[in-house]
Amino acid sequence: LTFQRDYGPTLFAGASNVTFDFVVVGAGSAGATLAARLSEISEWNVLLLEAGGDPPEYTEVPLRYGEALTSDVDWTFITEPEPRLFAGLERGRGLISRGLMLGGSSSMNAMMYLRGTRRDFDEWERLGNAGWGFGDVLPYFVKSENFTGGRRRDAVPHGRGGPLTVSPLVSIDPAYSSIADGNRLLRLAELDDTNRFAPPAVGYGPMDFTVRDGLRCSTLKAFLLPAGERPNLFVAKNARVTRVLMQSPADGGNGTSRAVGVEYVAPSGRAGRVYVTREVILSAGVIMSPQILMVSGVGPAKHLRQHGIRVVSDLPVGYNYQDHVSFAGLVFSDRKNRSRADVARESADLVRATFDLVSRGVGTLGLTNLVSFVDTADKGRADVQVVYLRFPYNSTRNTPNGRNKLSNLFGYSDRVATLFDDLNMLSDSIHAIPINVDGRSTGRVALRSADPLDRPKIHTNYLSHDDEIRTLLRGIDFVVQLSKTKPMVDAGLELEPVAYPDCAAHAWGTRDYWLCAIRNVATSFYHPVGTCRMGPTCDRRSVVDTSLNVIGLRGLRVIDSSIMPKVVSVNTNAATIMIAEKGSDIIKRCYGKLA
Ligand SMILES: Cc1cc2nc3c(=O)[nH]c(=O)nc-3n(C[C@H](O)[C@H](O)[C@H](O)COP(=O)(O)OP(=O)(O)OC[C@H]3O[C@@H](n4cnc5c(N)ncnc54)[C@H](O)[C@@H]3O)c2cc1C
Repeated sequence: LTFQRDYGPTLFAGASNVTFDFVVVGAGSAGATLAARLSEISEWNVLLLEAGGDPPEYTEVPLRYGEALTSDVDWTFITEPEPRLFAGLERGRGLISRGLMLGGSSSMNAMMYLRGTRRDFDEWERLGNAGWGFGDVLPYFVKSENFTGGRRRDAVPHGRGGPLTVSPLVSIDPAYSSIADGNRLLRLAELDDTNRFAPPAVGYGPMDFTVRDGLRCSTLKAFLLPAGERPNLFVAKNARVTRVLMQSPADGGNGTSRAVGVEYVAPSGRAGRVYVTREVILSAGVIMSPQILMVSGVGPAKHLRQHGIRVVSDLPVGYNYQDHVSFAGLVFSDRKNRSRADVARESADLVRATFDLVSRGVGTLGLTNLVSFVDTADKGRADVQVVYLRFPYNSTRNTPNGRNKLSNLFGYSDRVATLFDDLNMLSDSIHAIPINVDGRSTGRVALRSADPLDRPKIHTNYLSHDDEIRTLLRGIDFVVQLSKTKPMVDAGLELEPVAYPDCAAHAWGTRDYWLCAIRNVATSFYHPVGTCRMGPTCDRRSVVDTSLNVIGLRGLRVIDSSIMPKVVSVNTNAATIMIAEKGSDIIKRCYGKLA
């Protein structure tokens, strides 16, 4: 997976002061999509600057998706400590993984393809974002997609022939039917298509994945590589943008400042500049887009002044950080109902069969591929998503960095990870992970210093409302109820009474125990968004307007997951790609290039 025409060496060799029509910063889910779409206009020269390089080969294999986390292709952001959270995580802080490579987080994510519900986007519209309601955005999901599955009972419009391949995966996990049957007994409907939106998707079913011929279909593969030969698309790897270059208004007074280019650092540490005739577009993701804005003088005036940064525009950059909080501490195993010899043999057989599928080009994540959307409080919509993740017997320590897989995935401290290793030494572990997809806490990304190479501070503020904790508790209760259903009991799958060291004062399974366990390991489910919030210009919470222009400036937009005014109630990759698809059309229309 190599992007052949790396413009980086030419740029770094001193071709300074070169000018492009557009510079896109960050080649992630949004940036790779956007740059490819903009370069469809042959008279536009588009430069895409990416801080990382090509993704390692193993990231192609869906089954190995967890390996990139905390590796050198992960930014591995660490949150600030928070009093009510993260007690069982490494150094008492949360882990926020983000891809540092072409394709960005789409090159390391779990590939689940879920778009969001009608309600999600109609809520964006209700918040003042005309043109972003469900009916407006649906065509962009369809435009991207090449769905390889067959016709389904649930009438969801799927795209055929778009660049992004979406495939149903084969699951050979023997727990699939027990969990599915258990869900049914808990009165959840079977969803033929988990992207169903009317009536809202409450139920359980198999997910679709951004997988092509058994391999990952990142935005690098879907959008950038096919555009790679275009003479007007320039992609520079290993170029880290440090700030946006601003030109003050000609009269030096009250006019509007304009973005005229960006400054970057090459791997040698040498700084360079490139300029634009039209626009700079930040697609550096939820943590770095706000950081680049702030070090460039666009952000909360008081905060910028505290760091000695000249204020170009006073905007609430970095606020409105939202995420989905998950609890990955519920583990099923059937060890009590099988001999150790059977455990080892059957687990090895399953792993072999899974790899066999992979080698035949049939993608599988090695997890059950099943998802539940549960309405735990009769809200008429799902407030909890549950995913089910299998770790085969004696595999949790089998990682390139030697750390436990849950430490790499969720930032667990060694003290906590050991509990799961010990269980996994006895049999396969199936983690049932409830995720609160109806949260309302907002956190903040703030500057640590004015140095653009410094890591920003992430204050997650997760679960700051008691009702969010209650939602997670109801999600945990759903899994507990699932464990009591006949199919799970018949399959011998029992919940393991994991004894968190900090929670010894509470009996396992009591409400106080779960509250303590949440405090230990509840953390991000990889969906932070919202730090450059889109909204009407009259709304003081907005950073970009509905055309994704940074408010009050010229020549500068943000187009990535950070613009979401409210996090969608599902995984965020598809919605981010939609934002880039729609964003590119907005730009083309703005310059009269949309047919
Ligand atoms: C481990 C993991 C699992 C996930 N699983 C799923 C899933 O199964 N399904 C799903 O829908 N979503 C999933 N997500 C979430 C989804 O992938 C993200 O929401 C989405 O990729 C965000 O896209 P983005 O374009 O905003 O940012 P990113 O894709 O993160 O792209 C930002 C890009 O900008 C680059 N960049 C940053 N700063 C600079 C700079 N200063 N200069 C140059 N380049 C820079 C980065 O290196 C990166 O390439 C997962 C995410 C992770 C991390």
